[in-house]
Amino acid sequence: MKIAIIGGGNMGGAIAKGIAAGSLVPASDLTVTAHTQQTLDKIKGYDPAIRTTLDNREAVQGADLVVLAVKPWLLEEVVKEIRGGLDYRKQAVASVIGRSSFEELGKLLDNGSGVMPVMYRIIPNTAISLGESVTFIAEQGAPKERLDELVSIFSELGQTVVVKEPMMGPGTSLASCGIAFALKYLDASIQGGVELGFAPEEARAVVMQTMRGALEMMNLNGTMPQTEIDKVTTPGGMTLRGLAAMEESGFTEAVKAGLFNSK
Ligand SMILES: NC(=O)C1=CN([C@@H]2O[C@H](COP(=O)(O)OP(=O)(O)OC[C@H]3O[C@@H](n4cnc5c(N)ncnc54)[C@H](OP(=O)(O)O)[C@@H]3O)[C@@H](O)[C@H]2O)C=CC1
Ligand SMILES: O=C(O)[C@@H]1CCC=N1
Repeated sequence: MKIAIIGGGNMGGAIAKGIAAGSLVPASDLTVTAHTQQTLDKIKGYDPAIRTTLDNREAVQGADLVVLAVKPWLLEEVVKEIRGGLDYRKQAVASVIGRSSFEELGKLLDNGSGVMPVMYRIIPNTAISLGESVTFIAEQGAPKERLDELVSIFSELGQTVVVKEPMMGPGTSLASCGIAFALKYLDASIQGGVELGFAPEEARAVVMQTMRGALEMMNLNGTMPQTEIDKVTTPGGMTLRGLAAMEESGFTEAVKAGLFNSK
C-alpha cells in the first residue's frame, strides 16, 4: 500500500517512523509532506528511503491512502489543495485529526461528482513511533479486505481497536490524550520525589521503574489496579495515608475530569 502523509509533525512523523520500521509497507512507499524543509529533513533521519516533498499535490499522486495529519485549522486548506488531484475510486482518505468527523471530512472532500472516497479516521498516540501505540480506527465505505489491510499495518505498531465513529472521541481521550495524562502523573511524582530530597534524575529513574513494575504486575497477573493496590496497602500504614491524601485532593475525580473534558 502506498501511503502519503500530509503533515509530518508530531503525529504524522511518528506514524511515518513507525510504519517505516514495520514490515508491511516499505519506507520507499511512504511519502511525507510538511510546511518546512527542516521537518522533512527530520523525517529523512528516520529512514532515508521515505520520500519527502513540500508539494502536497505531488505527494498524493499514486497514493492508495492519503493520511491528513495537519493541525485542525489547516484541514480545509489542505483538502482544497489536494482534492482536484485525487481519484476517489482508487484512493482512500484518512484523517488523524483529533476532533473531526466523517460528515465534516465528507463535506470538504465532496467535489460534486457524486463519487466519494473510502474514508477512515485513524487516531494513534505518539508511542506509535516505537511500536507501542493504541490506535483507534473507524471506517466509512471501506471493503473488509481494505480495512483488514490497514488494521494489519497499524497492528504492527501497537494495539489497534476498530470502532464505530461515536467511540473515536472517547478513544482519543483515553489513549491519545491519555499519553499526556499518564505522563502528567509521572511528572507530579518526579516533582514530589525532588521535594522529598531526590535529585531530579534519581527521581525520574525511580518513578519510571516503579511505573514499569506496576504495569508489569497488572500485565502478568491479569489484574485490575485495585488488586495490586490492596497488596501494597498495610492497614493503618503509609500507603493508606498517602492514598487518602490523594483522594482528599480529588485525584480520581481530577483524572476523570481530564478524560471527560478532552473529548
Ligand atoms: N500529537 C498527538 O499526540 C496527536 C495528534 N493528533 C492530530 O494530529 C494532527 C497534527 O497534530 P501534531 O502532529 O501534534 O501537530 P504538528 O504541528 O506537530 O504537525 C503538523 C504538521 O503539519 C505540517 N504542515 C503545516 N502546514 C502544512 C501544509 N500546508 N501542508 C502540509 N503540511 C503542513 C507542519 O509542518 P512543519 O513542521 O514544517 O511546520 C507539521 O509538521 C492534529 O490535527 C491532531 O488533532 C491526533 C492524535 C494524537
Ligand atoms: O490535543 C489534541 O487535540 C490532539 C488529539 C489527541 C492528542 N492530541
